[in-house]
Formats: sequence, C-alpha cells, structure tokens
Amino acid sequence: MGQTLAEKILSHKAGRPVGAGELVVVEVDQVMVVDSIAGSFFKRLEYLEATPRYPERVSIVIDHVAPAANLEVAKAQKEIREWGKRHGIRVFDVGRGVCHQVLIEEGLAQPGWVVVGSDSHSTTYGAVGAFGTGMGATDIALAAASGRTWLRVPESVKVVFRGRLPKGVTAKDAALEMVRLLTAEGATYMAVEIHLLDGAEALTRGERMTLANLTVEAGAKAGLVVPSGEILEMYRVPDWLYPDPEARYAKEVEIDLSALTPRVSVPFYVDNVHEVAEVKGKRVDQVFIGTCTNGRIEDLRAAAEVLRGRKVAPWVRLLVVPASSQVLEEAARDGTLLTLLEAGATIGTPGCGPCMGRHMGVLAPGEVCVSTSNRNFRGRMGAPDAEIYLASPRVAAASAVAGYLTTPEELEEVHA
Ligand SMILES: CC(C)[C@H](C(=O)O)[C@@H](O)C(=O)O
Ligand code: SF4
Repeated sequence: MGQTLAEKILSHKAGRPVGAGELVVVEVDQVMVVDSIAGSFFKRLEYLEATPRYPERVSIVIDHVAPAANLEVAKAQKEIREWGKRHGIRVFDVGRGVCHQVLIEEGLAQPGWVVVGSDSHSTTYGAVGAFGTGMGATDIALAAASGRTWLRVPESVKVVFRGRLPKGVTAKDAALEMVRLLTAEGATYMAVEIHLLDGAEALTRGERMTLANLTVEAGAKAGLVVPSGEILEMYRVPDWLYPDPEARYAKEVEIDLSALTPRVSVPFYVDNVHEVAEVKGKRVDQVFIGTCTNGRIEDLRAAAEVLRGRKVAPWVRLLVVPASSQVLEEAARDGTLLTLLEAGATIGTPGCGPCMGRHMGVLAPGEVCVSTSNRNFRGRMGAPDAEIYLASPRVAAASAVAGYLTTPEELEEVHA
C-alpha cells in the first residue's frame, strides 16, 4: 500500500510499516525546548528523577523574551544556563535567534528526522523534510528522558502548489492562501504534505519554512514539504523520502501560484484571509518585520527593496527583528541594514521580538499592527482590541511607508 511522507518517516523510525491511525513509539532525533517552557520542562524531569538520555539530542533556545525583560525572566534564564552546563545541554543564548531558524541553521533538523519541540511552530522543520511537531512540557520531558516519543500516525492532507509566483507575490501569500483554503481546523492532527510542482520546486529553503510554519495554523501535527530544488543540494535526502503516487490522503487542495495576489490575514483569525486590495487604506500604527515565519535574510532584503530611498510614515513605528544572529550579520554585510535604518526602522535583538506581546513592541488599546508573523489572535501582541494584520515583508514595508495597509505596487501609484 502506498504511504504518505509522514507514514514513511514514522515507519522508518518504528522499524516496521505503519499507517495512519496506528500508535507508534519512535526514536527522536532532536528535542527542542524554548525559554518560556524550560522551567516546566526541568520540573517534569525532576519529577521523573530523570536527565536527558542523549544530551547531544537536546537544544534549549532563549528566544521568546530575550534579552530578559524583567527580574522573573532573568532568573529563569539564569536557571537555563546553569541547568544546561550541569547536564551538558546545548543552550542557544540571547541574540542567537528564534528557535526554529536556529535549529535549521545549525543542521539540527535533517530530512527524515523526527524533531519534537516545545513550540507549536515546530512544524517548520518540515521545510527540509523532517517530521517536526510541537508538544507540551510533559511530552517533551519524556522525549528527552527516554530518547523516544509516542505518536498516533497522522492522516495527511495533500497541498499542491503549482507554477511560479508572479513578481511581488511571495511564499507568505501562498501560505496564507493555504490556511484560508484548509481553514483553521481543517488539518487538525493531520500532516500537511506539500508538493511543489511545475516551477514551484524553485522555492528556497526559507520560503519552504514559511509554508511549513503556517501549516500549524490549520491545526496540522506536521507540515512536510516534499524535498526538491535546493533542498536536494543542501541535504542528504534518504532515497525512501519521496512521494508515493499510491499514497492516500484525507483531502487534496491545489493552489496555482501564478494566479496568486498579495494576501493579508485580518483579525482575529489566521484563516480570515483576504486580498490586500480589500482592506487597503486601514491606518497603521506599528509594522513588525521578523519571526520564524518571515525574519530571514530574504525577507529583510524584500523589505529593504521597498524601503530604499523612502521614509516610514511619521506616525508609524517600524520594528525589524532578524530571525537569527546569522541573518543580522548578513544584513549588516550586504547593506540591507543601512537601507532599513535610513528608512526609519529600528532593529531588535534576534529572537521572537514582539510576536507574542511579551516585550519589544506591545500594542496599546486600539492600535493596528501589520506583522509578518503567523498569529493575529485577540490580545496576541498586547491590548485585546489591538488589531494584527498578517502579511508578507513587502506588504509590511509598503504599509510602513504609506502609514496604511497597501502593497508596494499601489504605493508606487500614489507617489507617481
Ligand atoms: C511560547 C510558545 C510555547 C508559543 C508556541 O507554542 O507557539 C509561541 O512560540 C507562540 O508562537 O505562540
Ligand atoms: S517568532 Fe513568534 S511564532 Fe515563532 S516561535 Fe517565536 S513567538 Fe512563536
């Protein structure tokens, strides 16, 4: 019988063929813990009277509130450092970047691996063909202690992206369109298996990360992009990790990239996706470019391209938070950073930044933010009535200049 990519990976790990619905216990290749969950993770291990079975397979990332915003966080981060030293566990400290970006950069997610993270966007590892999934502190502690985890093999949804993106349309627009079509619960506990065909294979690793990242906003257990294009050059992809024409899917969705237009997700639900044209003109107070969804060098470059020679509207705060130290370094080296600064951007420490409203750009009541992140839930970035519009870095940059929601193309019209 044909197998989906999720079934293939979990079969390989289980050492026997398994299908959707079966329970399996599998070896875990990497356990990722974020700062905000680390305290609970330590407590669970203590309760189990256990320590990580394979220390080299565990990583802790200090990214969500970094640098520490208050005394409580500072103490928690101190504990992370000390605990890491005591147990020989890798700790990526303040400034290294957002967990998912860091793990990919460090090669700690590989095609065919199982990676479990204490963070819902662990689906991002699917960009390189890893089965990445988010779990709570208890499951994460058990995975670290035993080196294994149990899973119900998920059913899969097949999402086919065809063709090439038109100029000015990005992987973020494609990802938002995918969530709109699947809906917020449409892929609950399923693997979203993404096929890139007829030119879409050209999508970069970063663009694939954007797609895999957003699958969890449709409820996905994992988001697996079929390895192709540059992934085949960058990684050793196991020969069994290819799509199977006989595989069975719970449903199939097709998206023609060549017909796509810029998209925006309107508060307060990620699947409330519209064309930018429909909400154009909405006045904006803050623009945030960054996160595990869109804080990579290509995202900063795309924003810089729009911002070059222009100034941010006087009433707008433009916050740029590179997804990692590597991204920041590259942006400094190639001039992107200067372009952003000249336009009026302020740059934050690589990490999550204001994405979840803990620090570095909390929204006041009634404020409106255009963000390149992945969640626009009520209260996510601060005040319950503050509004978050999710968009691509290009649309975010154009909106910062205009002071209202718009695309770079429409902005040109205004300035012409
Ligand atoms: C803090 C963390 C557990 C949380 C998540 O699981 O996703 C955060 O990263 C988020 O994006 O809301
Ligand atoms: S950048 Fe945002 S979505 Fe990504 S891990 Fe951090 S808080 Fe979560």
